[in-house]
Amino acid sequence: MGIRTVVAGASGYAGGELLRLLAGHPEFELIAATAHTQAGQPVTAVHPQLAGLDLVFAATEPATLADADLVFLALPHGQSAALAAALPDSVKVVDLGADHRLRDAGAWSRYYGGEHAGAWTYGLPELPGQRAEIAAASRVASTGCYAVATTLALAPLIAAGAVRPDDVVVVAASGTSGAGRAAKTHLLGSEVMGDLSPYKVGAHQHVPEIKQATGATGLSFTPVLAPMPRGILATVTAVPTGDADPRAVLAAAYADAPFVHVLPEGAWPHTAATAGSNSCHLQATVDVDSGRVIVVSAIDNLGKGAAGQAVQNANLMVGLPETTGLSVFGVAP
Ligand SMILES: NC(=O)C1=CN([C@@H]2O[C@H](COP(=O)(O)OP(=O)(O)OC[C@H]3O[C@@H](n4cnc5c(N)ncnc54)[C@H](OP(=O)(O)O)[C@@H]3O)[C@@H](O)[C@H]2O)C=CC1
Ligand SMILES: CC(=O)N[C@@H](CCC(=O)OP(=O)(O)O)C(=O)O
Repeated sequence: MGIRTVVAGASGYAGGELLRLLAGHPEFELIAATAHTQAGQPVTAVHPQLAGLDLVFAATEPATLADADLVFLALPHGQSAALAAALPDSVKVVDLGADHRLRDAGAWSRYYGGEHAGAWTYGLPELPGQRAEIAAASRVASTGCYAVATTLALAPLIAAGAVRPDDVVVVAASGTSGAGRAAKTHLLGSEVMGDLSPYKVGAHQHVPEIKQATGATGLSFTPVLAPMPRGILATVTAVPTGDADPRAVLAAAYADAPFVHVLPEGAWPHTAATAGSNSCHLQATVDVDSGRVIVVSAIDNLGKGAAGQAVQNANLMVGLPETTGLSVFGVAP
């Protein structure tokens, strides 16, 4: 018998992608999928792409989750903490939401509001030392979608002292699934198609998460909603401290990371090439005019930005190779 696994919030976009990945996972055995308003509906009524998965959404209650070996929480921010607290320590939990990502309670209150539930092990295996921490943890907070794209581009450069941490500028475009299935008005095709729109300008909730994960001390972050279903393209610029080659720094940092690819010189990341994969594509150069370091990072927000990352973390938590059941290759076009 496999590792008994439950997905809570399985009727959402991240939850649906989790179900797809788990259906192809050799060790995780899906025993239940829960929902809120969709409880009682067949999974395929919400996720037609999963035709053949014969399961009905259960209600999201501790009793449904407590029987599992492994639980993924893909719930709205603020909904995970109470549910997780009701589960025995023997159940391993990966939270895709933000409830347990931040160590700084003040930053939590400023960006999310409400009471801070406390920090769990941060679920980004590619950060130095983090694989071992995740492998030893029974509770892991998976990363935010923009946060992972930005952190993978920036953290090694700050760690190596190659760029100043106090002057980082990020502009990042996201596909509409990043807003979740519930964000209907955001997703109206007639308004999103043919449009690029910035939002949460100067006040995005991933800023404290990126600072915590990278060591950046000054960060300007501007998200842009893009007319595509999936993908994040983050452009990160920073001031170099010397003449280190930023591409070489990134290539060295990720030499043993199966999901992070520093592209050949001259090739630039684009979102479609990562769709359906758990990969992050990176490229870096130095701007000939301003002298700033530029790093471009692409992910699938539902892959490395959400469900794929969560499965990668769960693999480590149960002692499997981190790549189990995950694809490094995208599905483009
Ligand atoms: N979309 C993305 O790219 C990413 C998402 N995440 C995180 O994953 C989590 C889920 O996001 P996403 O899938 O996009 O969101 P969706 O809005 O698509 O799905 C939300 C899920 O939570 C359920 N739900 C809604 N309200 C409640 C509630 N009060 N109590 C219990 N369950 C509830 C919904 O059930 P029902 O539909 O039945 O009402 C649905 O299953 C969020 O924390 C998000 O930040 C993380 C990284 C990236
Ligand atoms: C396009 C869009 O609206 N994206 C959302 C994604 C962030 C999110 O809530 O998810 P995580 O924090 O769990 O990654 C946003 O910018 O708020």
